[in-house]
Amino acid sequence: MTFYVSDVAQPLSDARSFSHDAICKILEDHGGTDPVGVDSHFPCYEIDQEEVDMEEAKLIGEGAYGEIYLVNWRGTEVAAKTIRSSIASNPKVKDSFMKELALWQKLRHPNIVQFLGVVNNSDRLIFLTEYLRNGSLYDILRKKGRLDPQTAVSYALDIARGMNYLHHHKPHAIIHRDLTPRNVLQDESGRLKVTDFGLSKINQQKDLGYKMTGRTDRYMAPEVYRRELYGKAVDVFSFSLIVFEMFQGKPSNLAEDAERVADRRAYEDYRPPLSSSLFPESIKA
Ligand SMILES: Nc1ncnc2c1ncn2[C@@H]1O[C@H](COP(=O)(O)OP(=O)(O)OP(=O)(O)O)[C@@H](O)[C@H]1O
Repeated sequence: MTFYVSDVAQPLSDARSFSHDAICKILEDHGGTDPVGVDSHFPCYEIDQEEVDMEEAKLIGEGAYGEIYLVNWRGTEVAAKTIRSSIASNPKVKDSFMKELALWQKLRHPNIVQFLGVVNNSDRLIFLTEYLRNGSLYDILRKKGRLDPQTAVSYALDIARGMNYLHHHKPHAIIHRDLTPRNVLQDESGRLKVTDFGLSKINQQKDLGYKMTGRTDRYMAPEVYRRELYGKAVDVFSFSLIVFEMFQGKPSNLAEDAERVADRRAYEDYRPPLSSSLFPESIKA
């Protein structure tokens, strides 16, 4: 049987990204290689800071990692994501971020937010992605509440196509791990696109000195919450909760603290009830 480097490479790439130095050493001693790391320390799409006028930037959102601005780049409106200096100043964390961005820059799919490049020589860590004018699915659901079944199914298919592309990535599947309505954005034509995959992994790093906001817990798969080994199924879990929310109009157990909900799902096998009046049988299945 022939083994390609890519077949054995992921353990070392993963160990490096989680800063498990002792495990890295064992894998290196046994011939492990890290193609994810080798070519990904320096994303090739570097954008000169002169090309992006951050003084003129308009704040459009704030996430766990930093602020998001609308900026003009080469005559085009794009989103500039800034990473808090408390996060970016940690060399290990910055390295992990750059690796995730290097992976993102290779992806091209109609349902994946297009990465454009990293702004170089900036005193802050800033990267550009396409700008999606209609905001996030979170905003849409807050504004509209329950969606009609046709729209919900069409949105679900958009998300599923984007996720399917990530899960079929070669040589290794890309697991989002943090799929939530806030990480699904809508373009002007109404198409949904998935964003920010892989970045959530960074918050698992030790010595990070940074705590993720609890709001992602509401969509978190039990095995992620329990900090166990996980696979593509964790994204399917989050996806199904998003579909639930599109039919129901709001997340399950909204009144309950997100961490408590995740805890009950992880340790009491709790799942949201699917009322027959809202959920067609095919969607329930
Ligand atoms: N490419 C983009 N185009 C348009 N708006 C965006 C874009 N990226 C982010 N936003 C807006 O900024 C908000 C915050 O984005 P960001 O991805 O940083 O954080 P989040 O997903 O809300 O939270 P977290 O970082 O915890 O996952 C989004 O909810 C969205 O409204």
